[in-house]
Amino acid sequence: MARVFESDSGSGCSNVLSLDLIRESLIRQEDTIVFSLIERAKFPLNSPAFEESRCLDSGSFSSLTEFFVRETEIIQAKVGRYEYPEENPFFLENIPHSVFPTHKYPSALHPKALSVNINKQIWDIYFKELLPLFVKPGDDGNYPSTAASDLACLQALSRRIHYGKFVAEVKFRDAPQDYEPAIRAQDREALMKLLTFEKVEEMVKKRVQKKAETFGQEVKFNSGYGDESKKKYKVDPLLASRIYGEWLIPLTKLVEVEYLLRRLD
Ligand SMILES: C=C(O[C@@H]1C=C(C(=O)O)C=C[C@H]1O)C(=O)O
Repeated sequence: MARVFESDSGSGCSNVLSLDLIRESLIRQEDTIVFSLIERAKFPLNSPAFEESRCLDSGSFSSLTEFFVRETEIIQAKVGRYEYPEENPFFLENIPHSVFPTHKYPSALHPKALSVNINKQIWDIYFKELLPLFVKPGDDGNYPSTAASDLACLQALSRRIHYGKFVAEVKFRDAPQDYEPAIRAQDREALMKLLTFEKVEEMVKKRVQKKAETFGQEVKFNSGYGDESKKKYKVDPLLASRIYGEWLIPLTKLVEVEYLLRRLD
């Protein structure tokens, strides 16, 4: 994923921030999210993978999926994944540092950005509310592949939602005189109003619906073209759009507010 903050070659310490670039990245991330939902929809719910806890060799309890995510995050941390502010781990404890030297970008975010991590909420919403909406019920026993697909979805959703920190930073820098009084008053409602662009949100939802139609259609030769009613989709496009409207956009805005509340600390 291209980085949205370029180092300013003049001073070497400030950053060139642009809402257009950030929105471009969010648009590209829609592709990743829609594809990850389509991939996950190959498998049924397979709830024993994430609901049943088993005792591990270590004596602690974990579901297969939680174990898989924890272990994957550790190896990804060792190659530097969480040195990037757009990546936030699901299991914060015991996250190791990179064992390789990492490229140090000047930080575009306020240091308090590190304390904004809503992955616990994302985890619960994903397994309890979202997953049952877009996968078929049932259990085919293919838990390892299911857990890998769940991780791909969780990471794509988390990245998109925590991008709210960058969105908030650029909005703040564009109009500090508007944001500062609301931040000093710790007024969540006023901040929410300031950062909301309903027209942009409507466009996002429509585009996601179209992407789910395009990426998830059954491709056939010599039939199906021109007859919209016969088209079959791997993930219901209206549902993909609803997932954005009811969960992803509100959670992104929650991250924006949480970040802004700390912006003057
Ligand atoms: C992300 C932004 O902030 C808000 C959240 C949006 C989203 O999550 O897609 C869209 C518009 C804004 O209401 C933005 O302005 O682009």
